[in-house]
Amino acid sequence: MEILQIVFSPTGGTQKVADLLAEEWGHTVCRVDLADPGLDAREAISLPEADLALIAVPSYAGRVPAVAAERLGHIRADGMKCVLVCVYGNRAYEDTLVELQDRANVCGFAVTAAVAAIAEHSIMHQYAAGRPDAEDREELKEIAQKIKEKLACGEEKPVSVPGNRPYKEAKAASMVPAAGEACTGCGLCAEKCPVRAISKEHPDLTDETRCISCMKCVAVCPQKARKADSEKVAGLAARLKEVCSVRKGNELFI
Ligand SMILES: Cc1cc2nc3c(=O)[nH]c(=O)nc-3n(C[C@H](O)[C@H](O)[C@H](O)COP(=O)(O)O)c2cc1C
Repeated sequence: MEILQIVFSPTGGTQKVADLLAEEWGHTVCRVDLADPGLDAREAISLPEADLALIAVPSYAGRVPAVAAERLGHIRADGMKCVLVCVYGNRAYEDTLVELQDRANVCGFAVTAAVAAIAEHSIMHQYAAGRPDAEDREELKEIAQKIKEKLACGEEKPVSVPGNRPYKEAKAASMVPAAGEACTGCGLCAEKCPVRAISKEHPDLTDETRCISCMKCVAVCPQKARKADSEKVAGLAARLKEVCSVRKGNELFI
């Protein structure tokens, strides 16, 4: 099968899950990077021919990240079959899948299946650390096979995913990373920021009203000079310890 990947993955966890699923189905022929700020200039994104689209986003406070939702809205799918994937950091994904399903329908995708999967928490790395791990890979393999079977038999049963409408209220970003002394001003963070929140000339300046706390700048910094306020992160981690510490599995909705 020829796969088209449409992914928002600032720190790579969502992409890992998308690749694990896609490699069970066939060959990825095209990638649409929803974290690319250049997409905002495009009024409509028409897709190349493929047998299946895989749309993967992380859960941010139980919702589709707003910028990913907006860029997804530029896509015209013309009835292409798709699998939805929501990746979360072992707390909860709440209304992410239901929102993603609604948005995919508006684009004109025909949703065949949906998956909720786990990857390391990109702010509190102690939660779901190292995931997807070997156990996840096995689960995702099985999930991919079941989806393949549904596609092969041409079954068009509608997919029901968990979540509420109206969706829970989106939260503003609260963990804005800052540049420390090791910053050399190379500007890679500014170049890669999905929402252009960092000044190119002065990468130590971040527009807090634009930042979505996605941690892309932290992940790409060659000097490891950027980080979110460690006290704030520790406080959040303490509040979420109970809910985040019990291992959650990967789920299929078909
Ligand atoms: C701003 C923000 C909000 C998040 N909210 C949630 C959440 O509500 N529930 C959860 O389990 N994980 C949450 N996470 C963790 C991410 O969903 C998870 O780490 C995901 O793998 C990140 O995707 P990426 O590695 O592709 O960037 C959040 C992460 C960020 C950066």
